[in-house]
Amino acid sequence: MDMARRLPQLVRRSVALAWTIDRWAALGLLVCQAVSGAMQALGLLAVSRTIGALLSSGDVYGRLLSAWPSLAMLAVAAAVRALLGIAVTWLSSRLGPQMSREAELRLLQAVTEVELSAYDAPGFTHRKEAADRGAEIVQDLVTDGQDLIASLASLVAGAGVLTALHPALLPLLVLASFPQAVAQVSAARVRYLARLRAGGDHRLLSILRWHVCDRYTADQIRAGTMAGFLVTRYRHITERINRADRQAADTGARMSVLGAVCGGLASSAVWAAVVWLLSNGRMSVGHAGTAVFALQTVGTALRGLVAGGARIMRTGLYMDDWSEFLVEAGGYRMRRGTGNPAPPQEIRVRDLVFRYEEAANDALRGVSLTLRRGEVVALVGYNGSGKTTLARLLSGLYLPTTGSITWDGVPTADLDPHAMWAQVALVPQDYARWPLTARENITLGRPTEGGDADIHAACAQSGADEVVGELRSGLDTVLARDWLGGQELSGGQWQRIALTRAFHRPAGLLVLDEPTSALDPLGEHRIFAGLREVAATRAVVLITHRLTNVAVADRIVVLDKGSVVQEGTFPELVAEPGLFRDLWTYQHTRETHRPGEPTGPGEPAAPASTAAVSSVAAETEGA
Ligand SMILES: Nc1ncnc2c1ncn2[C@@H]1O[C@H](COP(=O)(O)OP(=O)(O)OP(=O)(O)O)[C@@H](O)[C@H]1O
Repeated sequence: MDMARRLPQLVRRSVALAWTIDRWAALGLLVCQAVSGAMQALGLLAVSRTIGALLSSGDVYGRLLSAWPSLAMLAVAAAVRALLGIAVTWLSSRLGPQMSREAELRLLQAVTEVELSAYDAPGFTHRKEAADRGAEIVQDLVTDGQDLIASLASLVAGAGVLTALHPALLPLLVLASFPQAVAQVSAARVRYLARLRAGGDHRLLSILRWHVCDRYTADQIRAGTMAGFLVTRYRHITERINRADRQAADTGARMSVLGAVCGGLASSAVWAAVVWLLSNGRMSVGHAGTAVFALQTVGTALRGLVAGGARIMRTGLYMDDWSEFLVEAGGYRMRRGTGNPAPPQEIRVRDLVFRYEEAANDALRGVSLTLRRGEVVALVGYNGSGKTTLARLLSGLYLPTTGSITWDGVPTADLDPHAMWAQVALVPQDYARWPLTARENITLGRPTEGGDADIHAACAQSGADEVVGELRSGLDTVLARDWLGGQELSGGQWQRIALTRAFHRPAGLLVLDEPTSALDPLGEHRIFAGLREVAATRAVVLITHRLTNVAVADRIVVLDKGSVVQEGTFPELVAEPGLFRDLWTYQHTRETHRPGEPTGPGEPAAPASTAAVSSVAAETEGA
């Protein structure tokens, strides 16, 4: 029932997709199949006439002469069908891959248009991966659909001819085919359900394969001696799938045998009917001969229809992953305003509460603060206190759950997101290492009017000038080892490139999330020494755990468990008791302690003597 209900919908869907891509090819395929079916009917009629003429009375030459026109018709029908078969293969192989590429493009488009929060929805990424496989397999719909339509055309042709030969033959054949058809549908259903149940396992396998083969996990798999563990896990899942597949194959085979036995018995009845019609003169020998061919044609077409239906159902299962994901992505589509912001003079946060999708607690609660152009604001706090989340909200990557964030008085939800992000330069903790040229890695596809001169200026600010200077083909070098002529960078060199991206972008808000975590002390010093200059035309948000560096900020906002617990300048915060002074004292003591002194957690930390704190504050201010 499921198959019968979904088949027309699947065929319609694949024809619709094919139609939007290449309507002539789609039309050509449908016409070819229809004409091929007509040729098959014509061929069967020609067979009937040929047999009739050959078995008639008269000399051999006379009989051959009278059989000649129908023989010619048979040959023409066969030749046209052969040519149509070639045309179908040609059109399918043109259309199929295009359909997959189109499906992939629609997927990419849908994914780039969803809110970032969609990725936090449980299973979103897995469903996206399944949709990806669905898009790849969409091309099979063309061949599966063609097989189905070809079988249908043969069935109609054979059935038409049989009815013309004798009205009783078709109902008899339908009765004879029924057990086989039921057996095949049941077997296909068993395999289909097994496949459906194993869907999760198949996805798991593909994720595991990706992680095991990826070069960025290759070192950890080796150093962590994980290969055996991962391969064993993979083998366990494969065994589970194999077990289910074997079971389905065995059950399917049992059903097919049962169907074949019943079908064989029923077919004997059809043949007996043909013999009976022949013996009492109700059917000519020529018609009986044609009936043999027509019965074979219809039988093969019925089997083809069921097998093709089962295949298209399986392909449809994958295609469902694709189309369901597109619907899901549509639900997460960004629906924001159309405001086109200038570089913001002031970003205001009021009573901000934010909770990630499906999270049990708020990541931010009751946060209020103001950022101004030309100002560096540092966010400080323990791991998980909400710094990155707040930075993402300030950049408009997320929208507040309650409360508001405004850019020069306009809520971020009312701004056009793409126009807004053109005003954001972001250096996240995990920056992308695009397998593109150094130039493209810096401009991100948005070169400025100054061209390479602007790139070199940004490189000088970030310290990437040394990195680019050592590249084989300068800015034209592809930053990926596996690519021809590519060159791989170290972690710190990549971070300099990520910083260059942000400095190069003419954006009004600069967000630096742990921007120097991989830099050497000299590189780090260079960034912070130049930060004031960078901030002259921007609002800068700086997140770092290295508290010596936050002295550069105009204001420091201290977060704890998603709330702002302190706000002030560096000297103010080191002078007043609170989380910042505790963190500072602990870090500073660790950095300046002599070996052997107790400093770790659980060991008595040095007391925060006001004198020590103020001396360090003065020292840092001086620096
Ligand atoms: N995508 C997410 N889905 C659900 N919860 C998240 C997500 N990202 C972060 N969180 C949770 O939100 C809280 C704040 O995380 P956030 O990354 O903002 O902290 P952070 O202060 O930047 O931490 P760190 O110093 O480690 O970078 C944490 O409790 C974290 O578990």
